[in-house]
Amino acid sequence: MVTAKVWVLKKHFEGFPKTSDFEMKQVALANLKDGELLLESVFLSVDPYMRPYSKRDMKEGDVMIGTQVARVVESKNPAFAVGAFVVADGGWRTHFISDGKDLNPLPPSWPESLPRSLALGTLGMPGLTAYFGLFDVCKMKPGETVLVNAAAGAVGSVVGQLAKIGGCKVVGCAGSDSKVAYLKKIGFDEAFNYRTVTSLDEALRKASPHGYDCFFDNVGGEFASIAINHMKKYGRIAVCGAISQYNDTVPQKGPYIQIPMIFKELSMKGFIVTSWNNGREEGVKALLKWVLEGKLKYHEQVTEGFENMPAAFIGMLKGENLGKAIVKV
Ligand SMILES: NC(=O)C1=CN([C@@H]2O[C@H](COP(=O)(O)OP(=O)(O)OC[C@H]3O[C@@H](n4cnc5c(N)ncnc54)[C@H](OP(=O)(O)O)[C@@H]3O)[C@@H](O)[C@H]2O)C=CC1
Ligand SMILES: CCCCCC(=O)/C=C/[C@H]1[C@H](O)CC(=O)[C@@H]1CCCCCCC(=O)O
Repeated sequence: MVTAKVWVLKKHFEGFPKTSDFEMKQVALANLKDGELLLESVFLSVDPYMRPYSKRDMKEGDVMIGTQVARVVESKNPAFAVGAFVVADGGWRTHFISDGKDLNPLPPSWPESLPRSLALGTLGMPGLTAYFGLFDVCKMKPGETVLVNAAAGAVGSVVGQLAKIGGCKVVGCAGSDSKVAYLKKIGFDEAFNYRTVTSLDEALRKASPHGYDCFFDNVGGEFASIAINHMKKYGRIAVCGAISQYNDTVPQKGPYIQIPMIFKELSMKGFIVTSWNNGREEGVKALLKWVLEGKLKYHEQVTEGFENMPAAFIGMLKGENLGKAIVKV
């Protein structure tokens, strides 16, 4: 019999999550029935959505939601061979039983040069968010200027590089000087540290005096309120995330956006990447090609040890990650 370790939400987060809000438990798994398979997590993802979705969808005592790259260790399902790797929504668990539904197999031809954890980052949900958000939501065109915040993270770092691949000027901001240096290294035309600039307004103007055609917003809040005034006429804003608001106990108030929206005839669209599930294969194929060509660089912040899941999650929310935050079991 296999005993799984799982992390549960012990106490709903109040403000910023704390390690004491989580509890690790041991769960004995039953023997497999026909059609089932036993999966062992190899890499787990910690993502910003876990903060707002925990409030919306979870109750205390539930296993934390999340995705992993897992290996099939036992199978009574002919569609999944022992040793195969899948992306699963198994939650924060070392082992779990699946009926084979809703698993995304990694292709057996996964390039040996690439870590399988990329299926949780640049070649997974965050990479696809950048791809569809930029091409479909922002409708980015060559020669335009693109702004992205949380630019050194999983989604933002792909957004900036895809904008360069697409022939745009790209401006990014991030929360440390070393992240800014990384953005320059991977091809951003302009980058600044939003925590240390004396004025966000001036930093945005200096980086692109004529404004921005596309704004890929991962952060929301004050940054978005200022950035909207720097949009060009007919600019497009992809509202991808609002991480600056996820830990608020009291909702932030305006400034309000109607006046610049009207004067500049802006388009602003919120989106959830799962709406493009039908395009997943096409998106991953394009991203993989650019990675293999060396046009799309990746960095992963790997935390070792399943016991460190809460620390990795909290660290990511604090901005300790460069690129995709991953936990290696
Ligand atoms: N709509 C969709 O379908 C999806 C939306 N998202 C959203 O995209 C955004 C980025 O996600 P992801 O790339 O996975 O995460 P990241 O890898 O970018 O990690 C989160 C980063 O957010 C930054 N951050 C944290 N707090 C603040 C703050 N108060 N102000 C500004 N920046 C902050 C930190 O970087 P720094 O050091 O720069 O502050 C941190 O590293 C999130 O808002 C997420 O919810 C993600 C996937 C799908
Ligand atoms: C105001 C909240 C904004 C959150 C934006 C965000 O980060 C969305 C992420 C989703 C992404 O588009 C696709 C996903 O897989 C993320 C959501 C996953 C939710 C899983 C919930 C599963 C469960 O409740 O068991």
